[in-house]
Amino acid sequence: MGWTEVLTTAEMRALETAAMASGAVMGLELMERAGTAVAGAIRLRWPKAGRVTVLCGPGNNGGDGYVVARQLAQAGWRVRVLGMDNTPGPDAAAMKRRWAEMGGIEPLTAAALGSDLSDLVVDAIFGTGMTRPLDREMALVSRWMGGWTPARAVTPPPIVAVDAVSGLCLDSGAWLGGERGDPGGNLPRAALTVTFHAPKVGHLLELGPVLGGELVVADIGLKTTSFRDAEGQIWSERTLAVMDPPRHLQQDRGQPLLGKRAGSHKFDHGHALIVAGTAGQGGAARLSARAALRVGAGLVTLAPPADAMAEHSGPPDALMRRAVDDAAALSRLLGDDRLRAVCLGPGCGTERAAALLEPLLASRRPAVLDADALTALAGHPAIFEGLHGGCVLTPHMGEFRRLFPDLAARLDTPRPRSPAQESAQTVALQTWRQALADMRGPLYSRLDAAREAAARSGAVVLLKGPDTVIAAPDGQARIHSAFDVPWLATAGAGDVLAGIIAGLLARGLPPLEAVATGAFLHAAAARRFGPGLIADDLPEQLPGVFRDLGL
Ligand SMILES: NC(=O)C1=CN([C@@H]2O[C@H](COP(=O)(O)OP(=O)(O)OC[C@H]3O[C@@H](n4cnc5c(N)ncnc54)[C@H](OP(=O)(O)O)[C@@H]3O)[C@@H](O)[C@H]2O)[C@@H](O)CC1
Ligand SMILES: Nc1ncnc2c1ncn2[C@@H]1O[C@H](COP(=O)(O)OP(=O)(O)O)[C@@H](O)[C@H]1O
Ligand SMILES: [K+]
Repeated sequence: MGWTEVLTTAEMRALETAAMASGAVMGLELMERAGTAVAGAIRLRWPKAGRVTVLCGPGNNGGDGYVVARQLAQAGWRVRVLGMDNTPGPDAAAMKRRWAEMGGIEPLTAAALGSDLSDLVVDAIFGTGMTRPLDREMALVSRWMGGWTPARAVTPPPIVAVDAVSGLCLDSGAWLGGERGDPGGNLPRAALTVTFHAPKVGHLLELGPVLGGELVVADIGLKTTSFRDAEGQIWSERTLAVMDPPRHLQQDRGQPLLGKRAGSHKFDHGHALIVAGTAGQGGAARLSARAALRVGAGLVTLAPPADAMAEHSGPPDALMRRAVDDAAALSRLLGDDRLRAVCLGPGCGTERAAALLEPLLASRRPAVLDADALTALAGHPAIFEGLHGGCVLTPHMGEFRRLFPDLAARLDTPRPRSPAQESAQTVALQTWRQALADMRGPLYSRLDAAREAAARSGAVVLLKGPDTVIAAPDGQARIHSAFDVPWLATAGAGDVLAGIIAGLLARGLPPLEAVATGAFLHAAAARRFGPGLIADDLPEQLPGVFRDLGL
């Protein structure tokens, strides 16, 4: 129940190794299941057998490709296979031999690919073993699939990617060898990606969702229960994707998580304090406050300075107001322990945020620190030291850069995996926790950056974007990929998110759960409204989102 497990490529290899070491399954069998799943997904979407070109690389991804070729040929497709000379792995070599008994294998070159057009291209060149940029010939093959040849533009047939479009780093979603954020044109876009057992980090971040098309996660009979360390503990640094129908939002161990129990009192649902700024700072804090109310906090109080009270007197009437002029006033207010969560930052002003951060952090109250509070934190290392596990930082990339310049710089200049880290792949199972920590990559990911930021600050960190990543200080992480709601890129959307999270903290959700659930509800509200969305519309969609969830 709950969200879906997401794996790094190292974790996937570790799972596979564990399954094979336990004798549960043979590599060849996994490959047969993987290829069969891809062929099945193709036949489901293209039921009429046509002409297909299967591109097979040198490793196990290529091995899957030879299985796809065999299965589609047996289903009546006219299959052309372009493959590489060397196929060092025994499983892939065995699958290649089995295909060779049925059909030919031409050399995998861009010229060969362009010489005979088919209805479909299956990209089984590189998958989770992709560790370095494509070499010249494979770069040409890739660009052909992206619609470019040295002579002229082409319209490639639909592409089905086995595990990933070859060239994509499945640990980061970045294009290997390209500029981060702007890898250049002519990247292939698959119609369908079939991956195995679980989505990988790179399917959900950066270019992954853009290049991958529809993502199918095929069950190949691996069990997540084998994903334990030597002491039998589930590995603690789990990453979950916030992508499933969220059953656990309705019911968590029999308790309504987001619904309200019959007979409950408003104080059962918590009191949230939203700090506002001086006159003329706009409605940012009011957007947060409205969102905290709509998400179900029992009471919400808006706290501007006394001289800005008039500006903040508009609706909603359900909102309470208390003047907070300085640190002493906030301390007094926080003396009421029914006040369960605070939102500081939206429309607050950096100086005011800096002054109020100290009493807020000293109170150890769950708190969302957004916008101006993040800028204040970046400028005051001593205050930063006071962050704790009840704090939630919600930076966009610009704010993240201010707070964690070294981590942002590592994202800008991706580091290829070093040979030392590469050899760590073969370590024994008992030491895999450390090995996995060393093996992130080949490229540094937004997830890696958020995890390091959380560990360093001691707070839960939500790094915003269409691919929002969330990390807790203990390494737990969530990914919320929402490339389908670009209308969220609108002023004030972040203020609403901060208010939603503050409301959920007030309702008593643990920080990581509040943040992941908040990101989900925020995008669900945007999706429900659709085009034309402005930030004011988001809180108003929450009742409908809750109804859709069956609350
Ligand atoms: N794990 C599982 O549970 C399951 C995995 N399965 C399948 O296996 C796939 C992973 O297979 P894999 O590990 O053999 O890696 P793969 O992606 O085929 O590439 C490795 C080869 O490519 C080479 N190479 C790399 N980059 C290169 C470049 N730029 N240019 C040129 N060469 C490059 C690399 O060479 P090397 O780095 O060793 O020099 C190596 O020879 C996975 O995606 C899935 O499809 C399924 O069968 C089901 C179960
Ligand atoms: N293209 C996009 N697709 C989906 N979500 C987006 C996109 N751009 C921004 N968002 C989301 O919208 C919100 C914007 O927040 P932020 O940048 O703080 O805006 P503001 O400061 O104007 O409120 C974040 O939750 C972010 O994840
Ligand atoms: K591939």
